[in-house]
Amino acid sequence: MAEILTPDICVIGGGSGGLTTAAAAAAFGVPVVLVERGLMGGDCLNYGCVPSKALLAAGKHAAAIRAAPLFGVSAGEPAVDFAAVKAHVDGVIGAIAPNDSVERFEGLGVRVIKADAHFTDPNTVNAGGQLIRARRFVVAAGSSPLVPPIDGLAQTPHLTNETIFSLTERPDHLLVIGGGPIGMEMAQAHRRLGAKVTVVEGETALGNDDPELAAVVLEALRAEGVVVEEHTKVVGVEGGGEVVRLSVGRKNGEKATIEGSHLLVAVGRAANVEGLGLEAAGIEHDRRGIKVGSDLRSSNRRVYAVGDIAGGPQFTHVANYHAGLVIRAILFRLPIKTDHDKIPHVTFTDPELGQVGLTEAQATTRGLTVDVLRWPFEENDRAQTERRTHGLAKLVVGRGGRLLGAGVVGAEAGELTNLFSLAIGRGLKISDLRDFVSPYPTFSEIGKRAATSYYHPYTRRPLVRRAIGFLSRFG
Ligand SMILES: Cc1cc2nc3c(=O)[nH]c(=O)nc-3n(C[C@H](O)[C@H](O)[C@H](O)COP(=O)(O)OP(=O)(O)OC[C@H]3O[C@@H](n4cnc5c(N)ncnc54)[C@H](O)[C@@H]3O)c2cc1C
Ligand SMILES: NC(=O)c1ccc[n+]([C@@H]2O[C@H](COP(=O)([O-])OP(=O)(O)OC[C@H]3O[C@@H](n4cnc5c(N)ncnc54)[C@H](O)[C@@H]3O)[C@@H](O)[C@H]2O)c1
Repeated sequence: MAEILTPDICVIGGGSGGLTTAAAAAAFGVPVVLVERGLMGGDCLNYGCVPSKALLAAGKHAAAIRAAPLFGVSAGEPAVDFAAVKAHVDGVIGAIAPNDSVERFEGLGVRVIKADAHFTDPNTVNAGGQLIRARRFVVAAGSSPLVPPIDGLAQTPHLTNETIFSLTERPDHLLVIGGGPIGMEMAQAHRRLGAKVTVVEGETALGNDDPELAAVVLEALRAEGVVVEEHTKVVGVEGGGEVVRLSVGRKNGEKATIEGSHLLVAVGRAANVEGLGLEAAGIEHDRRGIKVGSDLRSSNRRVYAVGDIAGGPQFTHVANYHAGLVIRAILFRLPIKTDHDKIPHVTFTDPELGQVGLTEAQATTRGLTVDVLRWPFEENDRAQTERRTHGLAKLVVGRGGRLLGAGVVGAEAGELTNLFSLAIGRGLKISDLRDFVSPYPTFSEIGKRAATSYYHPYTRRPLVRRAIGFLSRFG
């Protein structure tokens, strides 16, 4: 048995949360061991954010060629070589991979162990036979695609986010179970690359977003030919080879069969709690993940959890945010408290949909009195020049003009969400969004124009007009 390692920090999982924790600890010269059983970079780099955005980018090029005649440019129907598209996706992963590699992390001073890790007792982890007794542990073991107990699904060949990016041939007809962000992003990418696509969603598609904004995305996808069946539950799956068949039940009681060539299951995530030896370490958990407080500490006070396995919102930037907090707590003994209310999220369909802070419905549920401001993309000159005029920004404003929430659906909505995330994170007011100078013509002017509309009623007040008249007497 090798010597027991005794670093200050042992991190389990080399995805977004684990890598950020390890890199930050190493930057301060703290001894850290990182254990990863699969690919460095985790889901985001290998099976998640990066390949999905790369595939969407390929789809966007195909869509741009189709839309080119609007600009006086003709190119005909684009030819899509799916194997070349896959090579593009692999190339993008390959370009980013060195940042997350074992070599880079060892260069930073992190000891990387490629093995499956599990706790053997509250203070010890076994990583492929190597025992690690650290002062603190950070579990960043992520999540896996949830495969629901639908009749016949386990016996029927199907794709998940872990396999769909390996396809070298375009599916003729992709069936997608689940109209969440994975389902909708993959649906649009494949449709634009020439596949027929049917999404079957048990409730409402993009149901975690403001319905007014989600409706704009759904309308756009349907206009491109994606079939989205909402309020339709998949109750059975069968087939294999050339044909997959879904038995579905609609809200009105109707039953139907939907046929396609390939099936993607995208109905949420299961936390990777199995096999971690959490019981041996006294770490409470359930199917959503490791139970943590707002200080990200588990029931074993030596052990923190970050990212998807911490049971909260599942985004790369959340995993990074958690990592930053945990580093503050472990290295500097500072109190930490997660505030998930200020976390943005973006669905990268075209149009994109970004949200940060409270939606109108969430504000109402909390009993807040709010003003809702809207500004359409149609009224933005840059959107007109680019012919990307579908969408709107929607701001939720509380007492005293404080910005409580912002949603944007439209061109570059993800980029626009940054401005609102800064504003909400810093507790800015609507007057701050009105008073900065926004370069013309940019999409970001939409936020400023929405904010300015808050003051439109003031311009019509008789008192204000009388005051202007009075002041004009002074020359
Ligand atoms: C298709 C798709 C698209 C997405 N797009 C976006 C997006 O655009 N933007 C966004 O913010 N988020 C996106 N996400 C979500 C994002 O990928 C996750 O929230 C993020 O990867 C979570 O990071 P993590 O560190 O918690 O887990 P992961 O990245 O999953 O890393 C966990 C790592 O732990 C390792 N591990 C697990 N158990 C053990 C063990 N016992 N021993 C050793 N190693 C172990 C795993 O091998 C894995 O590498 C997407 C997800 C999917 C599936
Ligand atoms: N752009 C991004 O940031 C991005 C992109 C993709 C994924 N993600 C992350 O990954 C997580 C998982 O995404 P997801 O889309 O798999 O999950 P999700 O939970 O967001 O959506 C799953 C959908 O499947 C539906 N569903 C469940 N069972 C069903 C059934 N039997 N029949 C029909 N519909 C059913 C649900 O009603 C839900 O709308 C997201 O919550 C998000 O955190 C983020």
